[in-house]
Amino acid sequence: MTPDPVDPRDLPPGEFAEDSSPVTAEVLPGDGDVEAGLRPKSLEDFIGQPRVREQLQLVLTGARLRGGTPDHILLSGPPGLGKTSMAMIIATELGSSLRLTSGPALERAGDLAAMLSNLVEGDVLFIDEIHRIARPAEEMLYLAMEDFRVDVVVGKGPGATSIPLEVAPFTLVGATTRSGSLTGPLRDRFGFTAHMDFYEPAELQRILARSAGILGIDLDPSAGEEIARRSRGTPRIANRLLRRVRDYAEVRADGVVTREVSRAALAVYDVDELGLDRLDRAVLGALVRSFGGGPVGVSTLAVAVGEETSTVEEVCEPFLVRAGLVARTPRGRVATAAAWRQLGLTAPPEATGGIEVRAHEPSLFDPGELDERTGDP
Ligand SMILES: Nc1ncnc2c1ncn2[C@@H]1O[C@H](COP(=O)(O)OP(=O)(O)OP(=O)(O)O)[C@@H](O)[C@H]1O
Ligand SMILES: [Mg+2]
Repeated sequence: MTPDPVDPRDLPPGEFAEDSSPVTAEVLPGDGDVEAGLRPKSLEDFIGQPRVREQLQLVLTGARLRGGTPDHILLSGPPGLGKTSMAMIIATELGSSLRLTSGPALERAGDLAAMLSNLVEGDVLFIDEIHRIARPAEEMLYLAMEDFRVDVVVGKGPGATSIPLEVAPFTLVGATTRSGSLTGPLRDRFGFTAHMDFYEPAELQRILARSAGILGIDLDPSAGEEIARRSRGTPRIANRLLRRVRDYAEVRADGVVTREVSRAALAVYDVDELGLDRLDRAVLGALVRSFGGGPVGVSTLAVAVGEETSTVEEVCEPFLVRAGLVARTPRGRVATAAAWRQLGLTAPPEATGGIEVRAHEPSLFDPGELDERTGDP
């Protein structure tokens, strides 16, 4: 692959990239300077998600009018839809500073206590991947969210004492790709949950036009349309494809990104008409070819494609469901008739093609399924 010719230092700085906490680096893995430069910086600047924007505007303005801190906010949705960007915007809109950390970084309650005790009134504490927070830290968080205090246990055994510690009023912003696996008590302590959904092609096209402006790319509107359509409804993917198409335009053409150039480039990078990537196609292929269209449990499917169950569930599946290629049924995942067509096959009459499910072999069934379906932890 051609190296990205843009020098990240030429881009507007990611306002918060170097900001605040020592765990920042763990929060944004691989989030290059280029991506940081493309982040929208205000609610105004944020394209798409009109409902979430309107709701947030009300939450934030209401708090500002009362002169208090807004309720804790949970941002949920598949990867790359703008949760981190939105958390940063919330801090900016409130004129507060943002403290960044992530669920996996909060392994011990002490890690969280240190973070909380450093907060200044009005701060926004952003916990990415909040569903991966360790139990003891989570329990400490309950108290901090509700009463703005924590109990720090000092010592061990019978001599252990618990010292109450005040926490400055703050707003917690949590981000998660799977709100279903948040425990009930944690979920209940958020005053507002924003569900980020996949973007419409027209919205992605506007995002691409904005990114092209920032990166100095000559992007034809028809090319923007083409790239938007194949971006899996995801701004991060749209921006990534834009950079790859730009490489192609500069190496093999005159630098202008036209529709022809983007089609040729996307073919090189194996991005198909629907924008399915390799993993999406592998999952679909396994579902149809190895399991006769399903129903099959998601963990069985994950083993078949050699991926983590969580990746298949959080990264692949939401889009495949949204694209109408996969249906989630009580008995497992099922390929729709459109999925068979997408692979150039015809669904045999005994295949499900939708909601009707045939009897399945218990060995193919993932026992974790039922819990996941009912939403019970
Ligand atoms: N509404 C938007 N307008 C313009 N660009 C956007 C928008 N949403 C996201 N982006 C772009 O997509 C990239 C990814 O967004 P972000 O990191 O906020 O997603 P995320 O939901 O936090 O993803 P993850 O779950 O993987 O952490 C950003 O760097 C930004 O360039
Ligand atoms: Mg993020």
